[in-house]
Amino acid sequence: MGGTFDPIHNGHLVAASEVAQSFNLDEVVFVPTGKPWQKSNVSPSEHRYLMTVIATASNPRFTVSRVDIDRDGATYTVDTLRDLHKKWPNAELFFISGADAVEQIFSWKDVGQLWDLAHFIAVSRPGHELSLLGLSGEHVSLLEVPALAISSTDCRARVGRGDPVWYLVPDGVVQYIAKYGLYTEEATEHE
Ligand SMILES: Nc1ncnc2c1ncn2[C@@H]1O[C@H](COP(=O)(O)OP(=O)(O)OP(=O)(O)O)[C@@H](O)[C@H]1O
Ligand SMILES: O=C(O)c1ccc[n+]([C@@H]2O[C@H](COP(=O)([O-])O)[C@@H](O)[C@H]2O)c1
Repeated sequence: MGGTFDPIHNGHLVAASEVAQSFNLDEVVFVPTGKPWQKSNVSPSEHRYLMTVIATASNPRFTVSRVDIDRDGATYTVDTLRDLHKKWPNAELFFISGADAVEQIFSWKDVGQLWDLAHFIAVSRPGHELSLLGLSGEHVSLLEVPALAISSTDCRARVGRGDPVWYLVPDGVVQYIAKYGLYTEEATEHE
């Protein structure tokens, strides 16, 4: 599952858990983006990586990969999937995306090459219609998951306002955000 995870929240974790169960996956690899070229004002990748590690540590089927944060330049899924194939040459790869991300997929780099590299699983997300959008069912599957109306944008805004993010993100992530003062005006000024 690729994402900017700024911060990782329970919507990501529920989606990953549901896909792992429905598709009988051996492992879900969370891949935090290095430089997500379609997003601005993103927190430093090491913070996003560490929050992802903290959030996933207790689940034996969840792991985190550094391939995107260790690669120079903009993050493209075509490179992510090639790197994961190099690491696990015999694995069958699935790429988990929310309905909103799939809506944007035609703007991704080398989109035509993605289908040979992984099977895409689009999960439902409140506020977005879950549909194939003309994509082939051979390459993309749709899965309804429990609706959690949580976004990283909202979590950042809540922290900025001094509102709690308990139960929206895992407890360790709440504490990590507080420890490093992420998403406060002061932290944003120093990015
Ligand atoms: N609540 C959710 N339910 C289902 N899928 C989600 C949810 N939140 C995020 N996703 C999916 O997880 C992947 C990574 O999301 P990302 O890290 O960009 O989180 P986000 O909440 O969308 O962040 P932001 O608000 O900063 O754009 C994307 O494919 C996205 O569609
Ligand atoms: O390949 C691309 O051009 C591309 C463009 C935008 C997003 N993505 C991927 O989509 C995933 C979710 O991205 P984001 O920005 O919504 O967190 C993440 O793995 C990104 O690398 C990929």
